[in-house]
Amino acid sequence: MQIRETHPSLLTPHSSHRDPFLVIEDVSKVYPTKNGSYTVLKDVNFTAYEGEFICLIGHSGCGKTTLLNMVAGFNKPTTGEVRLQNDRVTEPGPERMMVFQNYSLLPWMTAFDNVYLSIDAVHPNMPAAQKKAIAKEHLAMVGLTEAADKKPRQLSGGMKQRVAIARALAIRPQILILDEPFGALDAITKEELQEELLTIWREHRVTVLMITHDIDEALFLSDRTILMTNGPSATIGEVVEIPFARPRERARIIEDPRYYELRNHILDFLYHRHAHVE
Ligand SMILES: Nc1ncnc2c1ncn2[C@@H]1O[C@H](COP(=O)(O)OP(=O)(O)OP(=O)(O)O)[C@@H](O)[C@H]1O
Repeated sequence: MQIRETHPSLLTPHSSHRDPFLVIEDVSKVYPTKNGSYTVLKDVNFTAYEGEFICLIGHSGCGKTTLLNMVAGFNKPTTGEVRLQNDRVTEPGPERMMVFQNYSLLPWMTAFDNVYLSIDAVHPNMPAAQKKAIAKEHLAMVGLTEAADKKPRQLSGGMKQRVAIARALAIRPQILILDEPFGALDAITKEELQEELLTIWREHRVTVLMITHDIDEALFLSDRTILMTNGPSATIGEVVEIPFARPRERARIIEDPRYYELRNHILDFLYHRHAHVE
């Protein structure tokens, strides 16, 4: 990792004493296309530790969603494997929940029912009163108690994304996979949701993998940020450790000189060393 050579002062001690939690090992993904096979990802290796907050940054089309879909189990590696606590991931499962940018709520159901339905799908035999209590608790956690009976079209973008996060967390996943969840939100709502996500992450002790195009978001949220090279045959170019103490305060970390050093380092990676050529 080049950052070790260029920015030794930016590194925090890595938690190598912990057991690997999520392992992405020698993963490649090749899609057949009418012009022959297209290698999206090649030789991707990464280990996440339990409770980490990992962000993933890379140019559009490099394969970030493809990679996280393989962690979620929606897609299979062509070669290599993904393991969660030593179990090979071969299909979607309730221990790995994904939240998308477009919320993907059921439009004819209320916020409450959207959350309830996901709990019901995973725990069909749980008493209804318990499922209702869990749905209520998770809507409250994202500040939506008052909006529980509203349908998605009656909710703002930020509220819809809160429902989607509550729905994913209500089934207590071990990994929360977020595919650019705040990309469509205005700056203020985005900052509010980032703060809420950090609180939830801390309280739930969930491991988070999150795609973002926003360097400041990655610096505020993550323990480590993965920088992807461009496709075809994209891979992990660097893993940058984000050293700011937690709980983080936005105003405080942006005053830290290391913030700009890291920001410039990531900008240089994306726009000079791995600039996107159309
Ligand atoms: N089913 C498929 N068949 C063929 N090519 C595909 C398929 N799915 C994705 N691709 C291609 O794989 C590449 C990576 O797509 P992916 O959506 O993973 O990128 P991304 O980094 O998440 O992009 P963005 O940031 O724009 O969301 C793209 O070139 C895309 O066109």
